Amino acid sequence: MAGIDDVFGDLFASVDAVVLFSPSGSYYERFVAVEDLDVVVVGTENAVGAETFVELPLEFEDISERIRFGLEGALEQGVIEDGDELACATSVFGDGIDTVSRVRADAENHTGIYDIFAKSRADPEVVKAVLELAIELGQKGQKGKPVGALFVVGDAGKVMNKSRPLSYNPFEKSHVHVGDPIVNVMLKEFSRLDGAFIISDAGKIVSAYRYLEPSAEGVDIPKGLGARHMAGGAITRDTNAIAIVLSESDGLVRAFKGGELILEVDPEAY
Ligand SMILES: Nc1ncnc2c1ncn2[C@@H]1O[C@H](COP(=O)(O)OP(=O)(O)OP(=O)(O)O)[C@@H](O)[C@H]1O
Ligand SMILES: [Mn+2]
Repeated sequence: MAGIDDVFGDLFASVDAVVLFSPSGSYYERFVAVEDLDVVVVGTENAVGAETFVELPLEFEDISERIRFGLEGALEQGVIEDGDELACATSVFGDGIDTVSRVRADAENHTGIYDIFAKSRADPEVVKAVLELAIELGQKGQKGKPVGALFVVGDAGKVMNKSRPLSYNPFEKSHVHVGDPIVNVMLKEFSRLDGAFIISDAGKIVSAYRYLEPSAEGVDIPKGLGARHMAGGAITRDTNAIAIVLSESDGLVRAFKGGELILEVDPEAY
């Protein structure tokens, strides 16, 4: 079988580092034992006590996203460098690592996806829950019709100061959090109505029906997007919030941070 080793061996020949996604302890130890090999561990927790570790805020189901996110974090932390050739080993089918992808680290391809989770004021779990909600809403719509929605997550005090109510706030006296099953039903119901949802760092729904009034100066969002996207993008420049926007017209979910579009996903692809 020397032939097959040669061919597959190209996958990890002369790589700058090996990136192990959630390896077991024994698997990790075998790599550490290899001389002159840089080993980076990526995962939701550093279960193997790796020296070089990059934290993922969540296990991405999609493998390319998992790798992209992990490498973006690794670049961010300076444990790999732009242009590095990497052997990324992860699990696709089961418990153990079963797949190796050869990937070149590309700092130019920086999406900022790492930043919306890891560098937001809001809890990563909250960001994740809102993103999932927007994706679900995009898939199902409201009674079969496409709906739009705008969620502003984090830095809620400041966001409230830069917005005003369009109607009574149904969340005024409640203590509901994103992720509660009941909330998902409520949010979907209210998403038919105008304005934005404001969510705190910890995931409390502070308000619905908010009309955002950020200064749009210096906000550079793609042409063709309307007022909802402009307001969502701009509020993230004026505050430390992130905005997650579901478009009624094209069905895409977009995330903004620092006044910039950093993530665009098609709910139908999930
Ligand atoms: N400043 C704002 N704050 C909160 N909500 C807003 C604001 N501006 C617009 N919206 C909401 O966005 C809705 C759609 O507006 P518009 O069509 O201009 O946005 P859009 O970016 O094109 O979004 P879509 O792709 O969903 O059509 C409005 O009906 C309103 O509910
Ligand atoms: Mn529109």
